[in-house]
Amino acid sequence: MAMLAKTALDQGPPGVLVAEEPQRERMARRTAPALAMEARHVSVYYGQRRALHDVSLGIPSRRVTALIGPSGCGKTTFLRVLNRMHDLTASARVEGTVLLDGEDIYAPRVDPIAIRRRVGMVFQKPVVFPTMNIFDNVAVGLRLAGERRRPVLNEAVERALRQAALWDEVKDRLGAPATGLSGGQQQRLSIARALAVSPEVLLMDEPTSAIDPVGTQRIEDLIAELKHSVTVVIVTHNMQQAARVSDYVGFFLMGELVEFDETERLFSNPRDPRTEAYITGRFG
Ligand SMILES: Nc1ncnc2c1ncn2[C@@H]1O[C@H](COP(=O)(O)OP(=O)(O)OP(=O)(O)O)[C@@H](O)[C@H]1O
Repeated sequence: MAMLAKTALDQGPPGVLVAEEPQRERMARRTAPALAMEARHVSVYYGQRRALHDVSLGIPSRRVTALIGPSGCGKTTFLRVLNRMHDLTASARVEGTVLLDGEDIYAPRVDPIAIRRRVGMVFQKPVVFPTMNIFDNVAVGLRLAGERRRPVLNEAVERALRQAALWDEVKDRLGAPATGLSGGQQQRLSIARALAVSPEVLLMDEPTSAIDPVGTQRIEDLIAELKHSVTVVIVTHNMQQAARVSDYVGFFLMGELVEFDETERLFSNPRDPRTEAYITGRFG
């Protein structure tokens, strides 16, 4: 029976000769997700100081990738590489290649604003425009992109609020000031704003660090839902959170990517002794 099963697997798809390829590798190739983004030999300098050293990392599509590591190790610096946010910091310089769906986002003539629409970002603290109501807070990115048609805006705002698990709480008060929302709701509003422009990738920089435990739980649940439609990269200080929400984890230390693996494997069987020391709480 075992022989039969093995033979059937070794046959592969009809007409394709795969006999020499070891089964384990073939299975791995079959299940490996496509990459939404890929960083190749990325370094970042602030002035003369190198904050990120030669990082190469693939971001699997429609999965959650968590970036962990002690304070100052370069997690946020790496995240900001992925949507050209460093362009806005005069002292910052990025070296290396970053591919989004196979295209180099740092190539000449690429518009960084268009990249930030495709690779959205949510920050540690909720971003709420105090003079705008809830609807306008979500629609602002679409309007900046030139969208004026009311039915299109209505549809996009509702979809984004539903995706951000906020619709039921705000659908009857879309015209009310967004400042009346709780901190957790404001963060989900910030997520809705990022989602309204239909990004391919959503970057989240410690999105729950300013939110209470109930709000944190809702955002973690929402991340689990989001990965069906968008690739998520989350920076977190909290290893339990990384273990709960992510499919893949990258461990950074002193500006280097020490290890990247499936979450379960990295936490249960880290390959690098520095990863093991960190996840067992020996430093950081
Ligand atoms: N705008 C900046 N100008 C100069 N140095 C910076 C700047 N931003 C970050 N750095 C430095 O780069 C290094 C990496 O910082 P980064 O914020 O990426 O780390 P982090 O892992 O996200 O830390 P934390 O968990 O504390 O947010 C640190 O030494 C930090 O001081």
